[in-house]
Parts: sequence; C-alpha cells; structure tokens
Amino acid sequence: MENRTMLTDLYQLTMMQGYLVNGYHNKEAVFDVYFRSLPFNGGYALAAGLEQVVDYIENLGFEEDDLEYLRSLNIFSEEFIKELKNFRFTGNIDAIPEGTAVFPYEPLIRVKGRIFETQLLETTILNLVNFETLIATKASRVVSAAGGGSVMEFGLRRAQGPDAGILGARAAYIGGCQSTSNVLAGKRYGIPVAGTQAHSWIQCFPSELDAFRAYAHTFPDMCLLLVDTYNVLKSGVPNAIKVGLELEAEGHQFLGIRLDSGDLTYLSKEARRMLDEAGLKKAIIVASNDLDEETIFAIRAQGAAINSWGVGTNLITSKDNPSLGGVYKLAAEGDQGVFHPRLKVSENIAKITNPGIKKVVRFYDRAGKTMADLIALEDEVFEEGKALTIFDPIQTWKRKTLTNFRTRELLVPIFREGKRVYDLPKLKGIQLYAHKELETFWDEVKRLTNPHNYIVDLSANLFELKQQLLLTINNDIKSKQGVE
Ligand SMILES: Nc1ncnc2c1ncn2[C@@H]1O[C@H](COP(=O)(O)OP(=O)(O)OP(=O)(O)O)[C@@H](O)[C@H]1O
Ligand SMILES: O=P(O)(O)OC[C@H]1O[C@H](OP(=O)(O)OP(=O)(O)O)[C@H](O)[C@@H]1O
Ligand SMILES: O=C(O)c1cccnc1
Repeated sequence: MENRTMLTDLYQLTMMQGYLVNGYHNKEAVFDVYFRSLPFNGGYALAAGLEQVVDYIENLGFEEDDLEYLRSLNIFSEEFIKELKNFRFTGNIDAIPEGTAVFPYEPLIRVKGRIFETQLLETTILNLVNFETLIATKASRVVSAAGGGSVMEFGLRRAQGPDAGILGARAAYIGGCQSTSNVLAGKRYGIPVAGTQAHSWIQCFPSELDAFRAYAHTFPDMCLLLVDTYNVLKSGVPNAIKVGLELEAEGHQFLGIRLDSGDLTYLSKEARRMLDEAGLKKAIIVASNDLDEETIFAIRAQGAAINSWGVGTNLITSKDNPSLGGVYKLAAEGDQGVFHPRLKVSENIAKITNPGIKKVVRFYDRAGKTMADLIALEDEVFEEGKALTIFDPIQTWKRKTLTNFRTRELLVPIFREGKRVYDLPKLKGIQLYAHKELETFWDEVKRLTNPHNYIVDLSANLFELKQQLLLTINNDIKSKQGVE
C-alpha cells in the first residue's frame, strides 16, 4: 500500500554500496529481530507490526525521484544506483504471528537472503515492529487492568505524529482495546470507532441541559453524555438523567455518561446510585482523564462503578516506557545455501548475540498451559514423548525437566524467494488470537507488577555453539596479540 523504501538510515545504503564495491553483495546473511528486555517491567510482550512489514517488503522499490535524490548526495556510484533501480527482495522471511506472546531474545522475525537486500531492511522493520509491539503490549496491560470493562483508545491528539496515531490504534486493538476514536484507523483497518463529545459541545449551548438534549436529539442511539463541564453531581448527572429518561420514553436506549475529571471512584459510585434510583440501570459509566493500567487498577480496587475506560495519551505514547529496544542482528552468513553461524561479542553479557539459524519452540503441558520456550537451532527436534532437561543459559545450574509436553514452533514462513506464502489474518482475528494466546499463560506471568519470569532458555546445542564460538574468538584474539 505504501512505498517506504527510502525510510531507512543512510548507513544501510552506504554499506550496500560497500558490499557491491567489495564483491560481497551476493553473500547470504541471516538476520534476527529481537528485543533484550520486556517493557513496563512486565511479564510478556505481544508481537505486532508484521502486516506492516509484509506491506513494506511487497512495496519495496526505488522510484526515479528517489534515485535522483540519492545521486544528488554525490556519494553513490552510478553502478550502485543502477542496482537500486532493479532492487527487490528475493529472500526468505519467517516470523512469529502478530498477537503471539513473546519474550526477550526470541527471534520475532528472521530474514534470510543476499546481504545487499537484507541489510536495507533493518531500520524499517525495527521501526514498525518496535512501535506496534510496544503499544500492543501496553494496551494488553491496560485491558487486563480494566478486568471485564471495555477500553476505548482515545490517543490520536497527543500521539507522536499521525503515523503513531494510526498504527498505535491498530496495535491497541490487537492488545484488546474494543474501539478507537481515530476515524482513519477505523477506515483503514476496520477497527470499530466510538466516541462521546468534548466540553466545547456543552459550552456552546445556553445550558448543559440544552446541550444534552441537542446531542440526544441528533444521536438518540449513541448518546453518552459528558457530565463534568460544570458540576458532576449537582448538574451533570441530574441533567443526563433527565435527558436519559426522555430518550427512553421515546423508545431509545440511553447509553450513559462520561466522567472526565475529579475522583473517578467517588463520582462513579454516586452517579451509579443516582442513575439506578432514576431507573436507568442499563446506563453505563465511562471514565477518562489521564488513565493508564495503574490508575485503572487502583480505581477498580477502590470499588468504582465504571463500565468502560477511555484511554489516550499514556497508552498511545507508552508514556512510562517510550520505546522497545528491538534490534536486527546478523546470526549467520553464507554462500549458496551453506551458512556459518556468526556472533557479536560484548562485555555486556546481554549484548552477546545468539549465533546460527534459529527457531523458537514453545512447550505446553497437557492442559494447554505454557511451560517454557526454547530458542533452538533450526534443525533440532524435540520429541513429545521424551523428557527434556532445559537450563538457564546464564545460571546454568538452574535446570528443569519437561515431561509429557506438547510443542509448537512459533516462527512461520512469510516469504519464500521473495514471494509471500502467508495469508495475512484479519485484525479482529489477531485480537482474538492474542486473547486466546494469553489464556495459555499462568496469571503469575501476566500480573502487572513483579510478574513471575517466564522461562526462555537456549537449547543445549545452541548453548554449546555459542560457547564454542566465544572460545574460538577469544583464542583468535589472544593468538593475534601474541604475534603482533
Ligand atoms: N479514585 C482515584 N484513584 C486514583 N487515581 C484517580 C482517582 N480518580 C482520578 N484519578 C486520576 O488522578 C488524576 C487526576 O488528575 P488531575 O488532578 O489533573 O485531574 P482533575 O482533578 O480531574 O483535573 P482536570 O479538571 O484538570 O482534569 C488522573 O490521572 C485521574 O485518572
Ligand atoms: O487523558 P487521555 O488519556 O489522554 O484521554 C483523552 C482525553 O482527551 C480529552 O481531553 P482534552 O484533550 O479535551 O483535554 P483535557 O480534558 O485534559 O482538558 C478527553 O476528554 C480525555 O480526557
Ligand atoms: O469521544 C471521546 O469522548 C473522546 C475522543 C478523543 C479524546 N477524548 C475523548
């Protein structure tokens, strides 16, 4: 749908020209997309953004004016520009479907192909996956805090620009929001749109009652009245009740009220009592105002009578954790289908990469609950009938034996030789899948604060390969130091 080919960092293009000049452009590479720590000190993340990655790959191509611009920088050769003219992706991509619960170091996307092509994809894939995964995860936390109450996404006005508003609404829907106020996101992705009215509507009329009546008259079947413009309990709620009863006398269903300031617990309880006493038991109470999972959790714990939550800024900007640190790291390089595992060394243990072409295997018990994930080498097999001992890759004495398990491989083929082989699921389907997916995890992993660490280990073979490569690199450095 959208050509984002030029939405990249300059260094991808300079490296590409470098590969070409040095005869490396046809070398094959495998890159992994993964993050190193969970956002929000939470227990899981929800993968999102794959549909946008697919769209990006399918629309790759440099236009004439892109090439003109690159020429104007005076750093690229004509030979390179000519290569760009014919650029398209001809490799393989595997990915974990959107809505899947994912954990640190698990390859969310695995890209395999000519380095000339795979190098370019880094920036854009990360840009798309980091943001949507972050917002889907945040939304999932907000929705979980809301218990059975619905959550409307209200963030567009304070999102970090239009793209974040639109893709944020999409990700929030994956995370479980019921609707969005964002009309373009509704049109583009089929997300249900919903809304009430602003204070300006109430202020514009001679009185609050006039404003409520006018709204009810215009939208009798979607009438949620904002009750905090003047005084919630002395004016807003009594006026809303009057109009609600008038609407119901005319045969319509009065939807309810929205509280947007003050002590939401106290006001909702009082408003509930007043609505019930007036016979408007079905009218709902919506709350908004700077909400996030913590405030919603606290307000519910106080016994508030709130049915639905409008959540904007804190959700769409992921205010308490504004980025996900997803990275795109080379795991193997090869020629004509023969690959060699590669590793990046770092003083920081967390930054040492996992080498080789890998997969992610999720282990379930017979009741369908998750037991652990294993990052393994692509060709490894874990027989379902056979006990398997797994161990923590840092604290290797921490061991666990899995028996009587069922396995699932999380990465699925998305592109083969440049052609899409994956049917993109509908957004509603992704939302339902995410919900079901989370049901397979224990509550301890999902709780909002200090969750239990879900086990993600390396297979024994991958662990061994990593140790071997680290040893080889270390020995190499030592012997070179001896020579020089
Ligand atoms: N009972 C409650 N427990 C915990 N937090 C609450 C409760 N009621 C409201 N809040 C939160 O407290 C904050 C109140 O913010 P603030 O003081 O700006 O709101 P306000 O009194 O409604 O003023 P304004 O009219 O400017 O919106 C909001 O984040 C709101 O979600
Ligand atoms: O608080 P958020 O989670 O971002 O949710 C959206 C907020 O946006 C609107 O407020 P508006 O832009 O009119 O500002 P105000 O109510 O804070 O004055 C609405 O009334 C909500 O309070
Ligand atoms: O429809 C609403 O009530 C709404 C929409 C966007 C932001 N705040 C509120």
